[in-house]
Amino acid sequence: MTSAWYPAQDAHPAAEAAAYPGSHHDFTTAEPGPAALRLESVTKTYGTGTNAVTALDNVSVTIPRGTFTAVMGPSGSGKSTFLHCLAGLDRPTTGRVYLGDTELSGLKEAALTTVRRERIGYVFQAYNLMAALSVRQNVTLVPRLAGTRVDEAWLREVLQRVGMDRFADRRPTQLSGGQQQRVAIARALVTRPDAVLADEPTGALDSRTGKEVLRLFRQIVDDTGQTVLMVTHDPVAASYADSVVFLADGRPAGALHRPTAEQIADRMTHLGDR
Ligand SMILES: Nc1ncnc2c1ncn2[C@@H]1O[C@H](COP(=O)(O)OP(=O)(O)OP(=O)(O)O)[C@@H](O)[C@H]1O
Repeated sequence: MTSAWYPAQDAHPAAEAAAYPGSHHDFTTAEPGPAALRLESVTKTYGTGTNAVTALDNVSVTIPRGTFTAVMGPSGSGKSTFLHCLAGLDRPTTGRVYLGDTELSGLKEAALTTVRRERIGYVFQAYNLMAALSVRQNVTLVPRLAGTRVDEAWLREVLQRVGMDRFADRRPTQLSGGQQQRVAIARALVTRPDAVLADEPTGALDSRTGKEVLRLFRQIVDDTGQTVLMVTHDPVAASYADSVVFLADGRPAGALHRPTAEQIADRMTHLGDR
């Protein structure tokens, strides 16, 4: 792909890899490596005629494997649409979406469902756990529905990784919000997905518990090479990521590499200025 790299406009010493969109709104979030996720010239339009809204406008973005990326932007800038297109939950109007080498935008519905179930992990603001099921049953639900056996040793390892192994037999209602989100993360990891996509995963948590969840994402990326992409409104949450991609009016509006929360907040404040 044609990526445009420019020095940071703002004098952010730690943000040396800031990149700005080229003529086709292209940029990558880090030095080129194998791509985990890729949008290629993606436009997403909702509605038709005078009611049409362009949520994504010719966006090309590459998310390298083994990285933690945050997506930020003002309300309505296209963050959820961006995540939903990458997640195969929404189809682009034009352009292509890749998970590794698989073009999601070219798959029929049944094949896309299989990819979503087996190769992508989802974490949402509302944990979406089944109240009637134990932690263990929640974490293994998706593979069980697909008729796949979950290896006991792997299940134990995943629960240990998120710090929930002692709670395997509890119900979600017997857990705190942070613990429930850890279970949701275990559920996302248990299929060994190519990428974990998280939409406001700390939005319902207090700041201390939210930080625990963010540290967990950081550890998962650092220790296992998992790829995590997270939409957030919170500059502190985004500062746990390797790179922060900014969106404004459905277009990429730069990226910061390893920024501080202050640098992210500052960029958010000035997003409309460029
Ligand atoms: N299903 C839909 N039908 C019509 N318009 C939509 C739909 N989904 C999103 N939009 C519009 O597309 C634009 C981008 O929405 P999107 O939800 O992706 O933004 P966002 O950055 O995630 O916003 P927020 O931070 O408020 O959640 C908005 O103008 C929104 O109103």
